[in-house]
Amino acid sequence: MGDPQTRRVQTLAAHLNPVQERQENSRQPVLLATEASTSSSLQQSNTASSSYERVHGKVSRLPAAWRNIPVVHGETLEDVRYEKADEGIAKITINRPEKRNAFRPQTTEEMMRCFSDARDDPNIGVVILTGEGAKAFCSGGDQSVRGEGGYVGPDKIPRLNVLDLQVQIRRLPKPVIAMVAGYAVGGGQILQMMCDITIAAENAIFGQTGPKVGSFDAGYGSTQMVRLVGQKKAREIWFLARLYNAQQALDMGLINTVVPLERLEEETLVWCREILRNSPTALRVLKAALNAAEDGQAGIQELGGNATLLFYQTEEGNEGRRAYLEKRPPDFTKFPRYP
Ligand SMILES: CC(C)(COP(=O)(O)OP(=O)(O)OC[C@H]1O[C@@H](n2cnc3c(N)ncnc32)[C@H](O)[C@@H]1OP(=O)(O)O)[C@@H](O)C(=O)NCCC(=O)NCCSC(=O)CCC(=O)c1ccccc1C(=O)O
Repeated sequence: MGDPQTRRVQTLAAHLNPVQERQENSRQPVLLATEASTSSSLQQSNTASSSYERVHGKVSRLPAAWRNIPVVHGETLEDVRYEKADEGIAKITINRPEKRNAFRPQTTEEMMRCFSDARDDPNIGVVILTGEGAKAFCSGGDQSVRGEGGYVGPDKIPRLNVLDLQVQIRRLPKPVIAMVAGYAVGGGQILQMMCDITIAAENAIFGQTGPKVGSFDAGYGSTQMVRLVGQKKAREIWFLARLYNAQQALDMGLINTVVPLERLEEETLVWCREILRNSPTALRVLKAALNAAEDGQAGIQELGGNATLLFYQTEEGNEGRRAYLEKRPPDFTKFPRYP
């Protein structure tokens, strides 16, 4: 470590070093000069580099090195493609383009398996949810398998299991980004809202079709929408069932940004990589806190779970456990009572 003076000099030197000199030792991808020239538009500015950029390097715009994961929890995926990049990103793609990526119970079940895997994988820090092709993110429930009481698979049991998927995305302790090209309508638009962030291509179209096909979502599909766009707009979206282009969706607060279709994944990866640089615990607790403000007891439970997780990592928490196992009274006197 060295004395404080040496450490200060080292810190200053790190700030002053040109970015390239630090690339070899960094796990984070760094923007190359040639890439920088293509990143002019959109939200990442190319102005003079900040001290943060000098220390951390610019965020890479290179494509991700995706690894396909065809089998999850022992079962082969059919309706969904699941990929991971070693830099810490998982991508879940609804793969039914011939149906505009409408989901049937099997699709939803496969998505839940992938989200569960991404949650448990300590190397994954952010998850992308998207649809195959440029025509649709997801067109909602597959109306051709809708029966009485829900959507029906080979087991003939009618299900609305997309509601479980919504909760899973909401509670996933890692950011989930919807990457939307084409239609995000019906239950697909609700999935988009459940994600923490939505990045839309210029061709994206959003809206509710439920009332037109005899369906509605009176859960998150209504409550989350009203929180995002306000009462008047939410009523307009549901009562008229119109469709809205990407710019309109941005203006009303349904999504975070609009990018050219050909740059959709590139831009989404930049957002992922920026997120990956940040403290996973900070992100985890922030997501729980942002949920808690809306989710009542369930939200407090999620936030409270994070408090316990952190407490279990402290000396004070472990003193209680150790004392129990050693069959002695715990000594909590050594721990401060902060004001
Ligand atoms: C999405 C469209 C606007 C796209 O239009 P276009 O590009 O012209 O393509 P099409 O030619 O219409 O479609 C191509 C092909 O795909 C089939 N298809 C598309 N969407 C669906 C679908 N949702 N179900 C079944 N099949 C679909 C279409 O029939 C064509 O097939 P061909 O064989 O070639 O004819 C347009 O396609 C469209 O409007 N689609 C319907 C959108 C819709 O109404 N979705 C259902 C809304 S209701 C819902 O999602 C509820 C879901 C749910 O489970 C739920 C229930 C209760 C509470 C909550 C939820 C929830 O949150 O989801």
